[in-house]
Amino acid sequence: MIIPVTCAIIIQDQKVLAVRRSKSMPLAGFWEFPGGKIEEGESPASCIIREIKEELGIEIKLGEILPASDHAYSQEKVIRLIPFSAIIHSGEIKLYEHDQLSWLGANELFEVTWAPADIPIVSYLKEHWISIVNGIK
Ligand SMILES: Nc1nc2c([nH]c(=O)n2[C@@H]2O[C@H](COP(=O)(O)OP(=O)(O)OP(=O)(O)O)[C@@H](O)[C@H]2O)c(=O)[nH]1
Repeated sequence: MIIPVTCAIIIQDQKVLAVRRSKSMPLAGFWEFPGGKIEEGESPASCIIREIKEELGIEIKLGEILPASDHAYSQEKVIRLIPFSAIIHSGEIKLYEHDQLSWLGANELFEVTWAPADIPIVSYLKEHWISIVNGIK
């Protein structure tokens, strides 16, 4: 069974937000885009808005949905990571679950150790950087 997970590529001042998974989370120490599992009956868009509120305490405005990344962490754990571009609509970021954050520019994207499922998304982001970053206002 594939576990659908949404994540937000939050853009501000030509940089994107990466957050590090804390010790209490599986995959501790890996960097990711904030987000989480889609709940039963929830749409991907409602999921990402809810997760960002829970994890970062902010409201976001969604841009486009980007190509999903399927990754098998094990036979039982296969995730489908569905990214949305987004900007901050209101609020100030607080880390309720993660232990570090970093704003990364186009040439800094691979300076952190991404969770394996994120790597195709980060590569896509780098390749389409200008249109994604400027495509959201
Ligand atoms: N949110 C998020 N999860 C990711 C990313 N990359 C990645 O492999 N994952 C994996 O996708 C799963 C999402 O779980 P989560 O722990 O963030 O979601 P959640 O808050 O809904 O989980 P929970 O309520 O079961 O604790 C985890 O196994 C996590 O390691 C990413 O960029 N963002």
